Amino acid sequence: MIRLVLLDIEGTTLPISFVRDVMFPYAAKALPALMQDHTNPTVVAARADIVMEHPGQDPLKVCQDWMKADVKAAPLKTLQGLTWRQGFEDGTLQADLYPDVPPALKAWSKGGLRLAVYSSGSIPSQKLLYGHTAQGDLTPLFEDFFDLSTGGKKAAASYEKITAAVGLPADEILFLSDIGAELDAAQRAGLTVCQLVREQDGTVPHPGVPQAPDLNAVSTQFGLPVA
Ligand SMILES: CSCCC(=O)C(=O)COP(=O)(O)O
Ligand SMILES: [Mg+2]
Repeated sequence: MIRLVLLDIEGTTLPISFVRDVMFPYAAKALPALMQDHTNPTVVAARADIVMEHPGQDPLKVCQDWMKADVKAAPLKTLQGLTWRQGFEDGTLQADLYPDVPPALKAWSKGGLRLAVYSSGSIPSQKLLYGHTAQGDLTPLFEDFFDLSTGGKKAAASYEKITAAVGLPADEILFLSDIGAELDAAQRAGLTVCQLVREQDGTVPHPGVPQAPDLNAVSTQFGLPVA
């Protein structure tokens, strides 16, 4: 029986186009000024991590290249999160979730399911995003938020850590993602998984895992409370 749903964000609850065409350009514009900040300890630590990984290279250029290739690098995700704060708080950014998402999350939570997020986006940016949606603040629906500080999403060990943190048998956790390698890793750790194959995102169906086009279909397939 599924007791907790663990959700990816990009490509699962939020269209990839919103991340690539709205959030990334916003961050790209704000990043040059942010990276000049030598007083913010979070910026200083992220810049030091980038320099250690890419010695002799301009950290801003490294971040720009990472963004173009959508590399899920922890220091980049931290820095992007800092830039998005302003945008979400002043209303320039508002999370345009897939329409099936808010009603399904509310129905699942109301029906007693526990909900948590696992995304490459930093925990502060996850909270900003779910805190600023067209349907209002959805953060109270989630009991936990996990990011790359738990480990990479393609490593089974990360899902083992999350399983330990939530204190449930692994197969009672349903992990939802669009990315095959993430689902494979979660499955290796014993979690129940389902791939969101979003037509709008052109998701490539991954062999060997259950699939659903949206969260309503997930409810039907796994017997979860219906919106
Ligand atoms: C608050 S998440 C912003 C989107 C993002 O930067 C990202 O990397 C999402 O990756 P995911 O693991 O959710 O596919
Ligand atoms: Mg994703």
